[in-house]
Amino acid sequence: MLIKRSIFIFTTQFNRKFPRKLLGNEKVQFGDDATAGLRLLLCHRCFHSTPRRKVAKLIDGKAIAKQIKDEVKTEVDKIISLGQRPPQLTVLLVGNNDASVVYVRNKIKAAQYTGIISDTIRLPDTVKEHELIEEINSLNNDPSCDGLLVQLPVPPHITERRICDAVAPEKDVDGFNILNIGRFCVDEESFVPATPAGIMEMLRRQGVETFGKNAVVIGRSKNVGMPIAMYLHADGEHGNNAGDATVTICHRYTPPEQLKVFTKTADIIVSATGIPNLVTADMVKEGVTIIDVGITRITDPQTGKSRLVGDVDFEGVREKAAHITPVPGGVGPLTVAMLMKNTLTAYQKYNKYTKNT
Ligand SMILES: NC(=O)c1ccc[n+]([C@@H]2O[C@H](COP(=O)([O-])OP(=O)(O)OC[C@H]3O[C@@H](n4cnc5c(N)ncnc54)[C@H](O)[C@@H]3O)[C@@H](O)[C@H]2O)c1
Ligand SMILES: Nc1nc(=O)c2c([nH]1)NC[C@@H]1CN(c3ccc(C(=O)N[C@@H](CCC(=O)O)C(=O)O)cc3)CN21
Ligand SMILES: [Mg+2]
Repeated sequence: MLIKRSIFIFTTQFNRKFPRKLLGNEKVQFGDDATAGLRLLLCHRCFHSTPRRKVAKLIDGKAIAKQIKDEVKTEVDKIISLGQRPPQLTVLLVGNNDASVVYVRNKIKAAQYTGIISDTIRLPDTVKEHELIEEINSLNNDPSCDGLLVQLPVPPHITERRICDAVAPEKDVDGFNILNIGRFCVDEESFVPATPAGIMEMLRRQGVETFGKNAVVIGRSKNVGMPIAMYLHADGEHGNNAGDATVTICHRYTPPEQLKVFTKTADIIVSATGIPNLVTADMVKEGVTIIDVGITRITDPQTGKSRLVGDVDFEGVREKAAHITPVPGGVGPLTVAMLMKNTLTAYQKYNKYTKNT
């Protein structure tokens, strides 16, 4: 008790001495990383006790996603109680890609939960590009549709960029239209893609500081890696909740030994490659935060059953990490929740026909 109390008094004074900005914009408390060295020193030098082995705190993506969906639901309930029509999300699904069918089902379930009306339009994978664009145009002109997305990937005979750009920017809840991408890149108000938005929300709600930290993003795809890196490094003073981190982007041509040099110095690692076991314990430092975006379906060599894995050797890395996201149940649910939030925003900002029709 006495020992605990003296450490408490010591760290309280330490906290007062170092204000927010100096310590990377975070409130330092006993138990935080900024005092970890100090604690170790105190433990070893004064009391000869062994520090407990650390196991990462799991970031519960499902629980955080539920909080966000509950917030959206509260807003939708208000809209309905005012006698106005609820927001509507329309999903265009081309073909029968197994993963896409699962992801779209998750989006429909989330819409139902929040009170958002969802409409899924399925088209055969033989659909011509111009036919798909005609369908998009008709939904662009449909006042009952607030949010519109085309589930990716589309079949190879269809050009993804032309499809994303056909969606009206004010209905583009994926943030994949080139106008929204451009606006996002220059810190203007825009729809932000749901996966990076979900990751930022996750870090914020978990209390993981990004300000002034080293972040490594593995993967540079335009829909995932790039917007995550954009969000993490951008200036938070520009009103978009950006991260103010120092960001390194690694990709398939980053030599493995070089990748390790970068990940070793990272406070936050976001991996979005779809390569199982790309990130292993020897590549990370103690206290790192790991956001595993990757989703790969594998056959478990032990059980022979099919299951989902991320990019990270979860069991190995969790011993060193401060925070880690599981797969499934990590970034995926956040992506779905942020899509609901974007749909509500589309309705609130652009819907001109609030009365039931
Ligand atoms: N949880 C979610 O919400 C969510 C959302 C989107 C994508 N995903 C998953 O994230 C992963 C990435 O998706 P994507 O669309 O960006 O895929 P992609 O195939 O377009 O991109 C993969 C990226 O990984 C990089 N890469 C490949 N091998 C590498 C290596 N050895 N070292 C470093 N980088 C390497 C490539 O350069 C590329 O930029 C997939 O598993 C996908 O299923 C999850
Ligand atoms: N137009 C479009 N927008 C997107 O955001 C999008 C696509 N297309 N295509 C695929 C990727 C991958 N996305 C997602 C969306 C949801 C989950 C998801 O719900 N994951 C759950 C369960 C996964 C499962 O059971 O298979 C998870 O817990 O990770 C994953 C990836 C969203 N992405
Ligand atoms: Mg996940």
